[in-house]
Amino acid sequence: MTSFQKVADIEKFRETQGAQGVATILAIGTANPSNYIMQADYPDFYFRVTNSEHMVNLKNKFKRICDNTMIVKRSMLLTEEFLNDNPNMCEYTSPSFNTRQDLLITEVPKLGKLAATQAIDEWGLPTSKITHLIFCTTSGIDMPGADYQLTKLLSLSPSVKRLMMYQQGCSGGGMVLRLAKDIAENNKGSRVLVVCSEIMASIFHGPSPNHIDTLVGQALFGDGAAAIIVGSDPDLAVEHPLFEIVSTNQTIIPDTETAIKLHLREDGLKLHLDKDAPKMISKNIENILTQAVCPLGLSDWNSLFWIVHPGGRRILDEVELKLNLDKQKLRASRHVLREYGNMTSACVLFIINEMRNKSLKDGKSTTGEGLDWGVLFGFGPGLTVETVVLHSKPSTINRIDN
Ligand SMILES: CC(C)(COP(=O)(O)OP(=O)(O)OC[C@H]1O[C@@H](n2cnc3c(N)ncnc32)[C@H](O)[C@@H]1OP(=O)(O)O)[C@@H](O)C(=O)NCCC(=O)NCCSC(=O)/C=C/c1ccc(O)cc1
Repeated sequence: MTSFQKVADIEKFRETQGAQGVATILAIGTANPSNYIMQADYPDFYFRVTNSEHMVNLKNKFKRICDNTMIVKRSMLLTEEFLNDNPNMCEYTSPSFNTRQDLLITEVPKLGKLAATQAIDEWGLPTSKITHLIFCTTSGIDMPGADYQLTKLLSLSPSVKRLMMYQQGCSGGGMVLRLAKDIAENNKGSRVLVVCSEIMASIFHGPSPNHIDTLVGQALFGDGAAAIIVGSDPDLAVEHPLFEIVSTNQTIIPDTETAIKLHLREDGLKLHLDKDAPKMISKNIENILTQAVCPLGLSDWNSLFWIVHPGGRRILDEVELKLNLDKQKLRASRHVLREYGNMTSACVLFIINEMRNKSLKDGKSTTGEGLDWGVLFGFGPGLTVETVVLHSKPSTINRIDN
């Protein structure tokens, strides 16, 4: 055989490997720990459990921050009893890495399993059909990782192709869609289970008057997991497409390296947050948006449906203002922030779920609030922006209400 024939054979083989159609979200599941706290009660809880009641001015400031978040309720695996038993987690800085790890290594995959099981139930096919697993978390780190543990918990094939994404922060939810699209479109017949599972025990710290950014984090973060199944060329007899993942982009906003930083230390994950992070995002958002949607001939921002990572209320406000979005455009993003807080990578998947559920409930013709085209933004350390263009599908009742 000549070397020319060899190359020709490989190319022919390559042609048989890829899928024909665009990657599509086929099912969604979500889960939260049953323990939750109302935001209105959180300042009392937080200053009591961290033995910080004497910091009266700081508590008043924390109340103001909590009031301004627009969050009503957050799920939290951490209970008062657990924190009382582990006072090292309640200081601003005290070695507590082992305590956090011991909790997260078991609980992050377990919470992920709840969301994944719901997505698999909706999808309706056996787990043996799952060919790839992407697991994303910023909560803890281990080897073998949370992807391995979930494979065992769900009894997936030992040959499922796994991708473990640790420490991606809030842009992780956009990133997993980008990776799932590449896998689904390049591997004919593949079905990718994507799981984002976040538990904020990694980042819980007592208050410090010198670190207000950490205090802001304590007012924002909540626990949650979301799972989706992605594949190309759906079998329409059994599978029910929800959104097509049309295109994806990732970019770093120039000169913003110090805006959001998280460092994993012996006292847990420490957050450094610039007060101007929302402004840095809004200043650059139109340019990033234009690059993502103009190739598709889209230029009216209010003709799109919107899924924006709710890092904090101010981020949503600034994006809405900068792009002149109608008030209802960020409804689903605000709903998830209000009901769950900032669940890091899981947030945007919760918003997709909220959007398709509400669209069906309101009798809209498509999963995207009756519109055809939409955009999803994830924001994370870097500042890194993940942009995903989505195409909605007809609303159907062939799914489980999450
Ligand atoms: C809801 C907020 C927190 C407060 O609302 P506001 O309308 O801005 O209210 P104020 O301007 O009155 O702010 C209340 C107080 O908080 C102060 N503040 C306000 N942000 C600041 C500040 N970053 N520094 C230091 N003082 C401040 C602000 O100065 C003010 O102080 P004071 O005048 O004395 O009452 C709002 O500022 C807001 O949404 N900020 C955006 C937060 C944000 O950038 N979030 C995205 C990053 S979070 C993230 O990436 C998380 C990653 C993560 C990864 C892994 C995990 O496990 C968990 C998490």
